[in-house]
Amino acid sequence: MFAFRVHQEDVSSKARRGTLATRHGAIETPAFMPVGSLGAVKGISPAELEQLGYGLILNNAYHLFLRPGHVVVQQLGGLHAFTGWQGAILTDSGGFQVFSLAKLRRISDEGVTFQSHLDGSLQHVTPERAMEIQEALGADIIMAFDECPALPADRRQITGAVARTASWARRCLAAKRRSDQALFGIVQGGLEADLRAQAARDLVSLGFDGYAVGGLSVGEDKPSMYRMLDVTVPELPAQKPRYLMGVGMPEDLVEGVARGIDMFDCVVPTRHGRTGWLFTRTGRVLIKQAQYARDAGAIDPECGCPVCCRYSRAYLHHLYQAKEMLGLRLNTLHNLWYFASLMRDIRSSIEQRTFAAFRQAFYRCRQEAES
Ligand SMILES: CNc1nc2cc3c(=O)[nH]c(N)nc3c(CCc3ccccc3)c2[nH]1
Repeated sequence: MFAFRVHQEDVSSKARRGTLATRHGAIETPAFMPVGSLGAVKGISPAELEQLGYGLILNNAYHLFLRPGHVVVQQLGGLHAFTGWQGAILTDSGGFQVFSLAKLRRISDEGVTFQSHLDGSLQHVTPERAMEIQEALGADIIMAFDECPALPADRRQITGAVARTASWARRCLAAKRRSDQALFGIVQGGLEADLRAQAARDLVSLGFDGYAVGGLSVGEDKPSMYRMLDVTVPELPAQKPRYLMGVGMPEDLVEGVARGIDMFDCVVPTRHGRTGWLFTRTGRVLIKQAQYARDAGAIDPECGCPVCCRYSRAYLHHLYQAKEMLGLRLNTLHNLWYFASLMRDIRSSIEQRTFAAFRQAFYRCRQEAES
């Protein structure tokens, strides 16, 4: 079963508190979802993700289709049995990855033909096949097969992508067989406000379990991204979840929540962790810098995470320099904790009607640190 309930709406913004009920547990929103494209959140085990408080993670149909194959996963009992993660899973349809990862690709109204980035084999994915793949993988929430145009794109290209995405969304709905998976539509439209509003209305008229704002966080400037949220969210039904794909940095989560977004995914906490960038309440720490070599302090003295309670910046600096894999794991754990606690703070500020004050304080302690 799948359900979404809005408990509370903020008075000073479009922020809202909700609960997403899935077959694999309930997730409090606004929520951040760690990305585990290839079936694992890099370097972090399901047990650690549970300890961090995450209840919903992302896998990627494109990657898992290419390897080990959706039929293999299905024969091994589906993603939950295969990966050992017993919380909720959302799989992306792969539309985005085909455009960002695959070599040689041809797109037509029928679907996409591309060469696997793994072995160069020719693959052909249609909306119907994208549904078949995601149904075999067995996630709790699956995404419609869409066309996410790379930016910058001219209005003609955006118009084409919107039309194809709408036609493919209809075909996904028609091809859906399982009744125990939620299907989200994806709004495209680039940075064309009128095309986005119309795309949202067209999707809503088809009727989905939730709606994703796609086609963003692909290189556009932040004000443009926020403006597209301002024109898209009002067209989406208040009682259905809204998912902003591929976003983002901590400030983007705060701004997205303020504009009515319930769900976020981004590789930032995990990828930044692996490149030595650590998040703190006053900004980011680049742990490989020499200034941390003798710093006995925690990454963030105000952070309560298992890493900050036990290890110094000097030790994490050493692990990074020594290319010890423990360093990548500890950096990732800390960042995932930071993102989880940011969302916990956001949720409780909405409950206490103090989200506006939280938003100001969030920026103030970053500004003070920079001054
Ligand atoms: C980083 N920025 C970013 N913008 C995106 C836009 C779209 C979009 O318009 N359509 C689809 N289908 N996906 C998108 C994604 C991928 C998100 C993802 C990655 C990995 C696993 C699960 C989910 C995006 N990611």
